[in-house]
Amino acid sequence: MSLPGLELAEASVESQYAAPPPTQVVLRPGSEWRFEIAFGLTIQVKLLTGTAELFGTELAQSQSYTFSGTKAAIYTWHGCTLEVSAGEGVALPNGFAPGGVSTEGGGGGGARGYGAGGCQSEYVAEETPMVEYANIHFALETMRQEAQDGGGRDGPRVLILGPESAGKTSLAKILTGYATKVDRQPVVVNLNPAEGMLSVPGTLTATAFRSMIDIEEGWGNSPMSGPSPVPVKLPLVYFYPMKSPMDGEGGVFKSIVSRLALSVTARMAEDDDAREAGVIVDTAGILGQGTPTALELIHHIITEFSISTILVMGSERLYSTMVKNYEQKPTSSASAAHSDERITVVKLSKSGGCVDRDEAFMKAINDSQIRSYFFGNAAMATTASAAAASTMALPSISSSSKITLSPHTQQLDFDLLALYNYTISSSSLDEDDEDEYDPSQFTTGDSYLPGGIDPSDYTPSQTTTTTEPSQTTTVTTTSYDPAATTSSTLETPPLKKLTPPLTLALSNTLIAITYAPTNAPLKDIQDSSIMGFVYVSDVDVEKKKLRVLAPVGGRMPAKALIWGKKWPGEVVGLVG
Ligand SMILES: Nc1ncnc2c1ncn2[C@@H]1O[C@H](COP(=O)(O)OP(=O)(O)OP(=O)(O)O)[C@@H](O)[C@H]1O
Repeated sequence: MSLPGLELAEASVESQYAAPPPTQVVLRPGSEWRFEIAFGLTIQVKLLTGTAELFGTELAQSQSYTFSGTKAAIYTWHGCTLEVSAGEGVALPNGFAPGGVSTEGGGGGGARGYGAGGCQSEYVAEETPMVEYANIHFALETMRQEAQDGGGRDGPRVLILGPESAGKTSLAKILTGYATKVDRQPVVVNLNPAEGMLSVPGTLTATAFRSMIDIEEGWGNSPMSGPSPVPVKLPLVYFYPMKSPMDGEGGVFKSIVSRLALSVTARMAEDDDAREAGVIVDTAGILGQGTPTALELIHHIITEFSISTILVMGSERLYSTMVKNYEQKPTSSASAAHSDERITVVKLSKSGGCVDRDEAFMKAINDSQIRSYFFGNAAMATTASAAAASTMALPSISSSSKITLSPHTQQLDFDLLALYNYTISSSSLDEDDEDEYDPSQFTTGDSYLPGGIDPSDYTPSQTTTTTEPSQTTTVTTTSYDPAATTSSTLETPPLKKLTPPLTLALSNTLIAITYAPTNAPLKDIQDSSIMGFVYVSDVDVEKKKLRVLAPVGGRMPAKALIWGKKWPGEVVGLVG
């Protein structure tokens, strides 16, 4: 309410702005409509005629798709007409302005743009690398067919490399979308801790894709986000609370990659559909820099996942290095000895549509991934309050058929927690942590075996059992060539148990609940997969209590916990 004449109340951005009428976008065969819509704003896109797809997943005709905080493209092979209209604005949590905070570059400008539906930017592009990408899909499909026909071969294990914003994740989505469309069930591995896949940032995951990708939600929903119209995916999640895989010389990253690869290999050994469809591995852009550490990490991934196809996008230099190091070299898989399987390196064009996403936009993406983990994907429609969060309720479907979760808060006694923190220095690290890192403390082991298995315990057909209840699998590791890798894993992980006094720095950060018991060895804690996450909403130093938010009710399991102090770091405005 404003006093007459004083004009104290400012008109909201939305009321200053009249939504543009729906626009029709006509696409010729082989072209795409590229659009950018800021956080806090939505557009609705409907396919009126023809066929169209978003990063390899087909749009259904006449269904309205809502996008917010998205930079993407809708491609058509045969031509189509789209209807684009402005959707409702959505309230953002504390500390956020529409547009993902930023007012330039990737952020989006903070108010509706003047493109169709209020997009910050939108245009039709006739030149796209989609034919190249489709050809890769057909080549992979041939390999899958060969694996299905027998002869000892496995399906393709694909590694996608390239600098930042080269379109690696988009290509992974396209290849996954095309594979699921022909009823394949590839395992998609995300090795980019900067952005989560079906999980929060700071996680490395593997997911068997049996059904289509969610058009609006990027990769879709994992079960922790409640019921969903598109079938949920069940990712195997490991916590890597650092933004760059190269932190601490890549020791922790390599160890977790080995665990993940071991689980994926186990899955392939027992699931024929997954074995035939193969693996698609998405990586962080920083590995595309070609530094010695980056090359060592790439080598580790290639060895552990027995990569058979390396796709390099947007970097001639990296492509040439990969050709030199790997083209026509035998893969490291056990069956290579029998099938004479060799690595192929392929160069792919970067799409002209790839956009750089500035820090602010990435922060908004990351925060929205975390928010939807706790509140469901309609969370942006309401600013959550701690009071609402403390009530117990089942997930409910809102009018927009999105899911609203009601997370629960509980108090934890700090003294009873087995909470660990990584002590590795990184570029984004606070000064006070720098001296915690002592490289001499970490002996570089001489274990070259997958999963860092101790050589003394190793026999050629050894059987190990993974710890996750829902993923309990028997892993049979067969012959493995130690000379095939130069990498090693850390014997003693740089993990330190948090001791009193309780630090206020825990406020507004994430804590991962591992499957490891509270008194497990550090290596087991590091290498354990993750049950879920809690968010620390309040710290009471005096009483030594933490108030945490969890997506589901019930007592906090007595397991070892890992603090996401450095990454994803502080997430303000989630509650309160
Ligand atoms: N053809 C396209 N048209 C419009 N936007 C696109 C297109 N291809 C990719 N993008 C967008 O460009 C951005 C960068 O693409 P993508 O995430 O695939 O790159 P990346 O190489 O995986 O990046 P990073 O190294 O940061 O993980 C994303 O927002 C993506 O949606």
